[in-house]
Amino acid sequence: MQQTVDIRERMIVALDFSTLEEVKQCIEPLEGHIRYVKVGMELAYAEGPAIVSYLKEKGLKVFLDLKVHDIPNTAKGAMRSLARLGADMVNVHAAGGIAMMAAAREGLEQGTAAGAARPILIGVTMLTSTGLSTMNQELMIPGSVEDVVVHYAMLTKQAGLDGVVASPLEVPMIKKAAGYEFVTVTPGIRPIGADQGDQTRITTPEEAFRLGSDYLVIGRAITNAKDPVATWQSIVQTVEADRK
Ligand SMILES: O=C(O)c1cc(=O)[nH]c(=O)n1[C@@H]1O[C@H](COP(=O)(O)O)[C@@H](O)[C@H]1O
Repeated sequence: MQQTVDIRERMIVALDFSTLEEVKQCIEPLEGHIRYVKVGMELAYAEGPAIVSYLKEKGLKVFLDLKVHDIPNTAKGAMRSLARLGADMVNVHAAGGIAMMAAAREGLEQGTAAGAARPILIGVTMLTSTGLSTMNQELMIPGSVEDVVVHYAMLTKQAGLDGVVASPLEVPMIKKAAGYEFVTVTPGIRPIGADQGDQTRITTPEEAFRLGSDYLVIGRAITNAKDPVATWQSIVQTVEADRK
């Protein structure tokens, strides 16, 4: 990431809530601080597409995280519909393969209104909650997590997508293989002392930027904090101090 970029533009707050009321309670104190939010399945399924317009009207950028994963024709149609909602970033599962991802990109392009910017399209590699033994034994995918993530990143690039979701720990290898411009969006962010919860491949916000992540996705560390504004400010200050 370029040193000149405002890191607040690169820190996406995951709004994992199920009602508009909870979203309002969370973002109102954070207004003027946060710039980018993520709407995942919990919120999108509960509140529908209107939630995207609501957040856009607040001046926030929106990552609509619906992790599309289906046959190519269905993924294409899903993306054509999603393109009309006004999100800035959308995603698919890279495990759907090159044909599915290429079809998703085509659908997204078809659905984007003339003159409007196409949302950034990224592929989820290996979920950050997945550890080595789950990947090797349950999913029966051999090899190291790093090698599988880089392989999925290369499939994603081949399909013409803009980048991937991965853990920050894999970013240096992804950038080396797929190029510096290939976008990396990284959940699995835990400030020192934060509860790890269900995440496996984690690191701190400052380390994630140091490793070259373009965007950090941070959910519960902020949204479950006693004082989300103070937590946000502390993360920003820690990252800025680390980058000097
Ligand atoms: O696509 C995602 O955003 C995603 C991919 C992944 O591999 N891991 C992952 O945690 N996420 C999302 O990132 C957010 C992380 O939330 P916290 O663990 O609360 O910070 C959640 O909303 C997840 O749905």
